[in-house]
Amino acid sequence: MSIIEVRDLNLFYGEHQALHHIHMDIDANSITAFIGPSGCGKSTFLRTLNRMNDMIQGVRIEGSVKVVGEDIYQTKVDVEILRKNIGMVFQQPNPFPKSIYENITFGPKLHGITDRQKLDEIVESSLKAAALWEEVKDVLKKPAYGLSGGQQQRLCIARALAVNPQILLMDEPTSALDPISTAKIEELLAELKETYTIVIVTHNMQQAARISDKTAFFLNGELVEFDSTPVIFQNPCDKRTEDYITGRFG
Ligand SMILES: Nc1ncnc2c1ncn2[C@@H]1O[C@H](COP(=O)(O)OP(=O)(O)OP(=O)(O)O)[C@@H](O)[C@H]1O
Repeated sequence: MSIIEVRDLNLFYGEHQALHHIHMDIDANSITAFIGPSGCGKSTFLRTLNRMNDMIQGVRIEGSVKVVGEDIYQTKVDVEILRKNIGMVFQQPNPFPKSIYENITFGPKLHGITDRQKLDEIVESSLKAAALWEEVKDVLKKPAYGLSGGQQQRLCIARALAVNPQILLMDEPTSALDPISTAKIEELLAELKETYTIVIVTHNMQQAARISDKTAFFLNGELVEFDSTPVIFQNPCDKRTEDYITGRFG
């Protein structure tokens, strides 16, 4: 089942068109990877999926993005609720300068949950889902900044999960991490896709090949090819995809 349906999407930064006629269906409970050379529009496209580009001045969007059948660019859409349903994790771990506990409860509190026991439960379940609970359960009141980079990134994943999203967007979530932390996050994503739909931008083609079900190859703002990951890496249709994945450019 497609949870995200993108139709004829164009995006302009002022005069510059950064995305051209993108058409894509993203399957629920799967991992979809976006690959392509620097500047091809991967992050821009990822941000269109929860309207993060709204925050950038001069952006204009044409076409439609439907999430669970609803066009997210309709004016009646509540962007706060949209972003609760479609969480985001960035390249640099960005915990709040607060305790581990408060990082997780921030979102649920914002959405009206005040009961202490309920908040405790959310903290435990989110940290467990992000494979961080065992490492931090005795230091929940300590500052999040005291954690390692890999732990901070799992905390950011836990923070996104705490508001019970359906979709998790990840923009190069492991590129600032060491190989062991990266492997932990990759393992975690394989578990999370049972419950969530994951869309990930990665510069690391091995990572895309290891963890994703489908891969999209972008070039100059166009979606060149989108198919199951084994097809993209072993038997792509487009010469440009083949050239890129075999390292001929990019
Ligand atoms: N805030 C912005 N204002 C103007 N132009 C932008 C902005 N963000 C991105 N662009 C331009 O849009 C195009 C796509 O950029 P984008 O960051 O989406 O590519 P990317 O594939 O994610 O690149 P990278 O892999 O380097 O992160 C580039 O030409 C870039 O210069």
